[in-house]
Amino acid sequence: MNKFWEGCLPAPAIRTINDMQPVLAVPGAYPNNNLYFMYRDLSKSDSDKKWLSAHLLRFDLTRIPPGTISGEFAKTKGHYHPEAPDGRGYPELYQVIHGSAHYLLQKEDLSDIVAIEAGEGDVVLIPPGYGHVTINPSSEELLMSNIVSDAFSSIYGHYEEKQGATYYEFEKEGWRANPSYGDINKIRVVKPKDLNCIGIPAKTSIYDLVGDDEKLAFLNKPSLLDDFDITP
Ligand SMILES: O=P(O)(O)OC[C@H]1O[C@](O)(CO)[C@@H](O)[C@@H]1O
Repeated sequence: MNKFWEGCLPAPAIRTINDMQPVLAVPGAYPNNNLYFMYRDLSKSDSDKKWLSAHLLRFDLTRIPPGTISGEFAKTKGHYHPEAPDGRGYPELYQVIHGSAHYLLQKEDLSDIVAIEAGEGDVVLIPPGYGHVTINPSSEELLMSNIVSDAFSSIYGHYEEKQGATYYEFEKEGWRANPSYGDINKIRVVKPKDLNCIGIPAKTSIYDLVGDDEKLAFLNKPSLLDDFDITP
């Protein structure tokens, strides 16, 4: 972590097993261990901090240690984003810094369910309208970054009501459909899409985009993505 981030880090927000009970494949009486750590609203300099805040953007790091709960891989709770003023859902950019991640995305109407398998350096776009969960599917710690609008609060209700996302990922059996959703589409498993079409270079730290008004404008004005094929 300190190799990637040399400055001091604020105290992280932490999710524990108890916080995650409403979204676990197998809820139960586990010790209330810490599951993942979110270092929010980071910047490397005062001028970056000013730029991020003036552009209503946030850069975060998240650390998800490896592990399973009754065989299910460690994961984030899962949430949707609301609509921006232009009527499209707020998107988000993620990047794997260390380890690997499966980004499990589902459209609100469940017409598309997709797992994006990302490795070190990969950049992943959460397109407007997709809820998302991040899974650590390996025996290594996952460290990832994200840049997202700071103008909204995440929406957890759907995931809490349904006991998690449409699919759970287990260490031994792989993907298992969540029965609360009834008859759902098969999960598509894909690699990260090339994002050069929207000006996001592959394998370059997304932190380097801080200060670029044009390239990150879509995070607060998602309709700028309308003309691009960004389906995962
Ligand atoms: O809010 P959840 O579902 O716990 O997910 C946490 C992730 O979402 C973020 O808040 C960004 O959307 C990150 O800080 C963190 O990686």
